[in-house]
Amino acid sequence: MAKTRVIYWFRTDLRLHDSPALKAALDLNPTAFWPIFTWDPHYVYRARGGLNRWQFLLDCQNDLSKSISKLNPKLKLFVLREAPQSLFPKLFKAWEVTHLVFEKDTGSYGRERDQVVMEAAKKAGVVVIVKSGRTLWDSDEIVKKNGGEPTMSMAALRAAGGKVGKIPRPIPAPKHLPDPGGMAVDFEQDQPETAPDLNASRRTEKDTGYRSIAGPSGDFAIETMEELGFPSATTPHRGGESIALERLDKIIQDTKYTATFEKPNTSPAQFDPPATTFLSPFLHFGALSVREFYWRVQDVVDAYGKGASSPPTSLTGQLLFRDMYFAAQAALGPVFHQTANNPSCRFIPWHLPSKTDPSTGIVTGEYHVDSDTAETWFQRWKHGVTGFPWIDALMRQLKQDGWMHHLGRHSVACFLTRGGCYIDWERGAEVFEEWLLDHEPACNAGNWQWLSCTAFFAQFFRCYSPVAFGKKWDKEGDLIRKFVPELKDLDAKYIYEPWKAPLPDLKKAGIRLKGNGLDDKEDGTYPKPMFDFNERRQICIDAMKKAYDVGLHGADKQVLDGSWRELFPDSDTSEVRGELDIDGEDGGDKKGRESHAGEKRAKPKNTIAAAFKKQKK
Ligand SMILES: Cc1cc2nc3c(=O)[nH]c(=O)nc-3n(C[C@H](O)[C@H](O)[C@H](O)COP(=O)(O)OP(=O)(O)OC[C@H]3O[C@@H](n4cnc5c(N)ncnc54)[C@H](O)[C@@H]3O)c2cc1C
Repeated sequence: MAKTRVIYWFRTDLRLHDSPALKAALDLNPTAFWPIFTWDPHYVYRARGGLNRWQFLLDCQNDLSKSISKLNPKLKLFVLREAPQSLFPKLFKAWEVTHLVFEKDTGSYGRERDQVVMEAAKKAGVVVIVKSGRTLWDSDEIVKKNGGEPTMSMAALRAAGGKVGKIPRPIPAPKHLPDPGGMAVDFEQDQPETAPDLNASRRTEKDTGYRSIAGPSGDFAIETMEELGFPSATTPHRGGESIALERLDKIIQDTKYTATFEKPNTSPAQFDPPATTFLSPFLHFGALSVREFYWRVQDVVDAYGKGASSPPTSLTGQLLFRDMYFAAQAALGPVFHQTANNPSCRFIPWHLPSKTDPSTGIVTGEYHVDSDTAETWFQRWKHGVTGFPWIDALMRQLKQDGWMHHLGRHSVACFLTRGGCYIDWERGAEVFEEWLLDHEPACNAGNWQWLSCTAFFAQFFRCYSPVAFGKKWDKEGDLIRKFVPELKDLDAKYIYEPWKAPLPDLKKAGIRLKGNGLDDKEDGTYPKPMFDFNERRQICIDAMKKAYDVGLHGADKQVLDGSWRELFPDSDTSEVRGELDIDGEDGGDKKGRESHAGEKRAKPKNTIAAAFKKQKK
């Protein structure tokens, strides 16, 4: 009988239940079977990841490893510390591999990486089996049925989904796993390029993750936070398939909650337990199958009958949104995560725009500071010291716990972009990328575009008030008291607007309103609001209207060559990106600056600079 020596490559599917790819691997009846995870330097150094998400990933790996060992004590999740692109060609040979099996990844880096690995497999005569499993439908199939176009609405997704076919029912976890073959790694390890290390600021110790392929004890162990040079995480939330399935069971047992769930009626201020399912981080790491989630809910809905909610607000509706963003990403590729070169994303001349690499047209991860005021506002937003307690509580919850309710995300995203600061949505998306436990590139970029009204949604005149919206859900300000402890003793009457509190009330609460919260923070102080919100909202709405009238998108010639500025001639009196300190890489704005060169600039009337001057007085 021919030997079938199979590597099962775990990536974004850290589970045993409902894994079409794992089933395909086991259907080969392997004579040797290795469940492995490659510790990929791309994620370690080139993707922003906060401590909380690293911990969550390690939790998921440890839990999966235990479950694998329960099925076969000779196995665990074997972690190999090298880039998959250089590791696999060596591994194919050393372990005499015949098959490589993995779940399809339609993310931008994932596709590129898998292409390289598949070519190496072809050269080595290794058969590769790839199965879709991360989404309800195969995102590439959705794109095909949508005429090759990105799915920019729920209707488009559902129409395409209908043509692809019924969402598959989940398949059970395997009951046993075959033995592994030999695991010699007596080949040279390719050391990763560690610079630039986007996670350097988080390391308090030396990163020793790549000292040897099989880890410090040579037993292919899962990494630890210490090994990665990271201090402990701050989130109370832990990862793993076992926790995910328990959580789902509990939700499903509450048939009324499951069947009548309506997202707009869940409170963004509720944190213990959250008002929504809190299953997104598990879906992100594949510790929970999205089809398992979908069908368990759908079965409850079908049995519930009258009174059950339906998409888009229902629980299954939320999962459809996830598929919509995945399919949009699958169609557009890397430009889905940016404005530049993205034909579906409106161009708005926000402050703090991304830098782009002229040779690829892809953002570099750095940005231009066209306005010092905007930069200060951005930092104050990021660190939860805007002086608006609702915004600050949400941003601190994100940093500390790694999660925020969907409507909280709405509030802070609207505030940063079209409803307050007029700052590029890509800045906000990067902060979310760093701090969210559930950071999912497709969902993050898609939702930021939705909230900034650059794609998917266009009602830019509807803004979230940083005062009234929070109050509506949480009169007593419990979320603020928990995450902005400086204000915990303030009367509920003033908790959303401490600047309106009389001095005796502030004194009684032990708080002084002072400073900007960033570089001049003193104990017992909290900043005044960084701007007059009503004034800023109007400025932003006017500027959005202008940008909508101009009607450019990210792939338009004027956006790419910089002539867009000519379409915003009154840029001295209305909100528009300032001229950029160009270093040659962004032809567009360089031209913009040149076209203004030598002009005498009018005094700003209601621009960001004017608002800042007013605030300083
Ligand atoms: C600015 C912004 C950024 C976001 N970034 C992310 C992200 O990086 N990763 C992410 O998973 N979600 C993101 N979301 C969507 C949404 O906020 C989260 O999925 C949701 O809050 C997760 O909590 P939950 O699991 O309790 O959701 P539930 O309400 O219980 O929903 C169940 C599941 O449906 C999916 N879902 C729900 N809402 C959305 C949505 N709007 N878009 C896509 N999927 C959705 C999630 O997988 C979620 O776990 C973002 C939303 C906004 C406004």
